[in-house]
Amino acid sequence: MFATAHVYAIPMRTPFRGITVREGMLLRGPLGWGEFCPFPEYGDHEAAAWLGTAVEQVTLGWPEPVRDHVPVNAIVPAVGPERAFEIVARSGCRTAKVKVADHPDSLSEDLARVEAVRAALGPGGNVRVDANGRWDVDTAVARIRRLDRAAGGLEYVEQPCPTVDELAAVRRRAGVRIAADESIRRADDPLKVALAGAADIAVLKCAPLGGVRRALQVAEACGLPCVVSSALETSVGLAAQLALAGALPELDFACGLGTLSLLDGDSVSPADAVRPVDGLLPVPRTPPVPDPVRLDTFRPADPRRTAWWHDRLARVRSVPPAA
Ligand SMILES: O=C(O)CCC(=O)c1ccccc1C(=O)O
Ligand SMILES: [Mg+2]
Repeated sequence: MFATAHVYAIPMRTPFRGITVREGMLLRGPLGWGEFCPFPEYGDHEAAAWLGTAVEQVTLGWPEPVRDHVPVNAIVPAVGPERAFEIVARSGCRTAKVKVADHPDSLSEDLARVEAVRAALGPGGNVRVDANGRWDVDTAVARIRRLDRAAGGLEYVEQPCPTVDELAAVRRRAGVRIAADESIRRADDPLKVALAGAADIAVLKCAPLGGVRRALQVAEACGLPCVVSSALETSVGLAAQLALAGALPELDFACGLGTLSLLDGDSVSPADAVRPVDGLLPVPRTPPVPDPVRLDTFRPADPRRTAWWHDRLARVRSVPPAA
């Protein structure tokens, strides 16, 4: 499984989270393929959870789904209003998530982007924004009011501030639903207590939580409605996230799994790609199989990147499993 791991480097169509080339590894096990793609700045301990997701996928498989399809949101990076309109209009999605707070002076750009997204969706669609914890409480409250008006109503605001206490303060003052993303950690945290009063919605990503089963435990422990959101995986890793979305007992909101469009390539052929049609993704029973031609095309140009990933995998394998 580990010796034959394959390294990929796929350019992003639009930079996201400061990433211009998405790198990761594909691993093959008895049940098929898994993906190991922790962001480069993550330490080995954090990366071990991502490996847990890949290993679950290739050795244990996923729990039974309770639904066949999952609605997804269009994802709008920090782009101009014309491009934002186009992304959403072409997506076929009824919900769009707009990145905001990209830089300290972003307010006028954020307002224009959110207005364009509402125009593309029409009055029946849902507009949510994600600030990735970049605001303090007062800035968040002031900007959320402006964004809520520009959007003609926001579905929710994802992680306006860095800490749970700040989320609670914003939630009391802003009058808009708050979703916790970066604040969601392991199932053994007293999550329910921590999030009480701070969030209306929990954003779950199975890779950092250590797999579909662990993410389901987090969903239960937090006691909030959940949204499953991608970590910019290729289709092999997105399949695990979809397995999670398919197995959650309740799913009241569109999931953030429409991110393949941010990558200028994939690990699998288009017929197997995790790409939404009419805003829906089918829940897979098994992971898709990488396409050898694409694996070859997206080999890192610099062999040092391949070596870096193999070293990282070797280190992360020896991290003791989380309790
Ligand atoms: O949720 C989505 O729609 C897309 C995924 C997304 O935003 C994301 C992807 C990778 C890393 C962080 C984030 C984030 O939610 O902040
Ligand atoms: Mg987020």
